[in-house]
Amino acid sequence: MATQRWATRSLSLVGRRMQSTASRMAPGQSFAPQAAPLVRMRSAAILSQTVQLTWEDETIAHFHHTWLRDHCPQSVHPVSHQREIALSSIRPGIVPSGVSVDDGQSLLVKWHASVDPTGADHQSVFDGEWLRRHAYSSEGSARVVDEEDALVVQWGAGGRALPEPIDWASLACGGSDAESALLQLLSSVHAYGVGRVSGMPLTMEATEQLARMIAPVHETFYGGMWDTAPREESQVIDTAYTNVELPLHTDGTYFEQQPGLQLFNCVAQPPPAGGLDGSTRLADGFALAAKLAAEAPKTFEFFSRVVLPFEHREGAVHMRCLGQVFKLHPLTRKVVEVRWNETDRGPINTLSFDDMGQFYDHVRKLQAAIDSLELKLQLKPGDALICNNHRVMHGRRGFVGHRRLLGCYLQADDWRSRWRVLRGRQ
Ligand SMILES: C[N+](C)(C)CCCC[C@H](N)C(=O)O
Ligand SMILES: O=C(O)CCC(=O)C(=O)O
Repeated sequence: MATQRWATRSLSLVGRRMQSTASRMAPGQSFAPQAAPLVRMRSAAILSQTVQLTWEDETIAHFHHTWLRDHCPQSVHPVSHQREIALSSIRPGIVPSGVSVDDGQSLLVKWHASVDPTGADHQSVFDGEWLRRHAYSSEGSARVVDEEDALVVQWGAGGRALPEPIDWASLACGGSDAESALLQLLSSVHAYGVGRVSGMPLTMEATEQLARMIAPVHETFYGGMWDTAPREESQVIDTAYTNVELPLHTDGTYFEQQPGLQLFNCVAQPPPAGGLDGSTRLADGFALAAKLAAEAPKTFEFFSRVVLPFEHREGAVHMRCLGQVFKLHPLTRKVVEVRWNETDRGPINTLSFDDMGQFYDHVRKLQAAIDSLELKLQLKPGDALICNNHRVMHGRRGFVGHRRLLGCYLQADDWRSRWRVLRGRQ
């Protein structure tokens, strides 16, 4: 089916771009936004349906008249930036009464009182760089190339190492230096899906302090801040609270919104015993999707299409969510989220008979690909690990003895907002 080929093709395209990005980004390399050189506007002309804009590098873009009035920077609330003009008040076929380029950097668009929704003469003033970033009429428009995605770097077992840890002292010192350190940490989480902190105090207070530097703690039925130390059998609401091996998974597959970030601060790690070292297992879900799209496209398409049930049911809690393993962006068809936990998969009654007949073969291919990408990380007390739970699967090897990770969940929207605001201040 066209959709399937499109999904596969777009991902392999994305995969290639990510690979090319990977070759450019070295671990720890600054992710601060590189200000692109200013390209000045040369001219603007009113055409029948659009305003044609030309920049000095010969780039040409067309913006529909209604788009321009709808996106007028002067028609939003000065603080909340919310639109103050209802789309329904912009008459169909509205045409500007004049356009001009001011000093190569601003586009001035005039609207006559007889057509403007305000009933008065109105002037929209657009920044040329903003228009260039939001141009939608050219092949390289923002619709296809998302600047944040271009910073994403895939990794795998044999591939590049994970980013270097950032020292706790540089985060806890406060001021602009701490903000720069936090930006580097969150930029690493954005690029790799993983951020690391070294020299962490072995306390819940410091763990919570680190979390709250990023975002509010996300409360679930596990509580807010939590401790993975093994519990009495009767209190094991999840096998994370035991010493058994945990397969690579994302947390909260049974929530509509999987937790955005998972923060682990290692405060105790026993020595290896009997071949069990309690090491942390990691795998990049984006690399997994790219690998399957390239090597087992039918399996990739299957797990991008079929909807699986995930469930957590114990005591006074019954969570259930239906979802694909690979959630694709509705427009770009890029993988935006991975949802997989073998141990929390519910009884499958959501597949057609034919799909069910294929499921176990595809699962074996999925698991083999996950295993091939697994990276091992031995946390020691004072090491904190932050995982993008929408992308990176985590797990652990079994252990013997006293092992404790303190941590919490943070919401995806919250940490990404914090990262964008810190980037914007650079
Ligand atoms: C709260 N704490 C992180 C310690 C345990 C949570 C367990 C989450 C469960 N394994 C899942 O995959 O949803
Ligand atoms: O104990 C660990 O290293 C990880 C536990 C885990 O996977 C979880 O809490 O979701």
